[in-house]
Amino acid sequence: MTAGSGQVYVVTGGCGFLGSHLVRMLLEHEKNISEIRVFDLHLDESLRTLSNDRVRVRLISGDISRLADVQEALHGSHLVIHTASLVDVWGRVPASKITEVNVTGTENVLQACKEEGVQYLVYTSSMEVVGPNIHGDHFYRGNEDTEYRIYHKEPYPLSKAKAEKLVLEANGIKIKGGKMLYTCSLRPTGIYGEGHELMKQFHRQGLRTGRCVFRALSPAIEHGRVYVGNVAWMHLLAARQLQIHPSTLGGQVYFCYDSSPYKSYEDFNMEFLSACGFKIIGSRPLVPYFLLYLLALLNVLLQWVLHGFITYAPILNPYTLAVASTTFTVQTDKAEKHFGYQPLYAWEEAKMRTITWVKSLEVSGKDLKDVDEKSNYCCS
Ligand SMILES: NC(=O)c1ccc[n+]([C@@H]2O[C@H](COP(=O)([O-])OP(=O)(O)OC[C@H]3O[C@@H](n4cnc5c(N)ncnc54)[C@H](O)[C@@H]3O)[C@@H](O)[C@H]2O)c1
Ligand SMILES: C[C@@H](CO)CCC[C@@H](C)[C@H]1CC[C@H]2[C@@H]3[C@H](O)C=C4C[C@@H](O)CC[C@]4(C)[C@H]3CC[C@]12C
Repeated sequence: MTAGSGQVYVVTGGCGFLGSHLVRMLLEHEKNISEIRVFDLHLDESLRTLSNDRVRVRLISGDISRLADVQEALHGSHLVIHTASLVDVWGRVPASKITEVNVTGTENVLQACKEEGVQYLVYTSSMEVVGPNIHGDHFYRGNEDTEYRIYHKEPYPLSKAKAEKLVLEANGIKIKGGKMLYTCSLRPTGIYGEGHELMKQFHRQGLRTGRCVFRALSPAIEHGRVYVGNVAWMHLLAARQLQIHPSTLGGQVYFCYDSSPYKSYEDFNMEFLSACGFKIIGSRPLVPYFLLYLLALLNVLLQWVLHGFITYAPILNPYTLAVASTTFTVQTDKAEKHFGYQPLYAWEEAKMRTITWVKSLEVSGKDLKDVDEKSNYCCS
């Protein structure tokens, strides 16, 4: 197929962690595309070089919260994968900004689909539209139909839930040209893999403490994490099958999962960090929960006091502590039944790829080397 004769996909947030994996996945595995439009606020120029004689990768700088930008990007396209979002559970950006990007941005995508006659939309939602809730109710091996007390207070999960609702409600609406819009929503659990910003932070923190990780969370609290390559793969399959079986996938939600083992957040991180010589100290939390909670509260207080001077947004706050301390694992085959999803990467391969990347941080990062040299012997 020569450039120009295939479909045009738009990937919003295509320069982000998931987005950039998705662009590469589409290039490698989706044969009917001739153009991928990578729409993002901050462009990653390296993606441009991925163009080949079959597919053109077009970088489009734009703001999802500006309808005109979105309309222009969607003009003449066939399908949108909407991953652009502000992912913030630390209070780094004001709640109003999160709503503007995550909710208004999604309204704009829907409006643009309608006005530009784009028939298919795959939305990247999050497990957070379900939970964990602030009551600490565990979601154990749940699926899309599992009953759960859904309660949102924090701006990020609230915005994702509102956006997902809009996306699902738009399924079946008439668009320009008289055709129908078909939408579906994928809900990844915590994503990991090459480029995961939070993993970089844990790695850097571990170097500062002499490759020691001090256990703060109970190992009995399980999280089901998912490899970024499999999240991208599931998006590709959903996009493909939404066009073939719109009445099956349209208006549906799917948890996004794979065969990664259920473990506590810290123990799961150790699957990769231990390959770099990191050790976890303690088989049980080293500090009692109430002390950790007080620390989390102190962080909120400091954030409030320092507001206007610096952005103080540490990893630990009452919300992240609640999420990390509540089991959230999914066990579902809905995506397999509806569109034949099977993880592309087995756990061993996902693990190996992530370890290779984490190790590369030490080779490339001079600052990390410095940290390492200073604290090399703390944990022996
Ligand atoms: N990281 C996770 O663990 C996780 C888990 C579940 C769901 N998700 C969802 O997956 C999607 C991708 O998340 P990610 O971890 O790759 O985040 P990310 O921050 O790496 O990527 C988001 C991208 O959106 C872009 N963006 C932000 N504001 C924008 C705006 N105003 N206009 C245009 N682009 C804008 C950013 O520049 C970034 O490239 C999000 O929708 C997120 O809610 C992430
Ligand atoms: C108390 C600390 C000791 O080491 C550990 C704190 C870990 C938390 C910062 C993270 C635990 C669970 C994470 C969330 C989860 O993986 C799913 C998410 C959904 C996604 O849509 C956005 C990111 C996140 C909320 C993710 C954020 C970080 C954690 C709360």
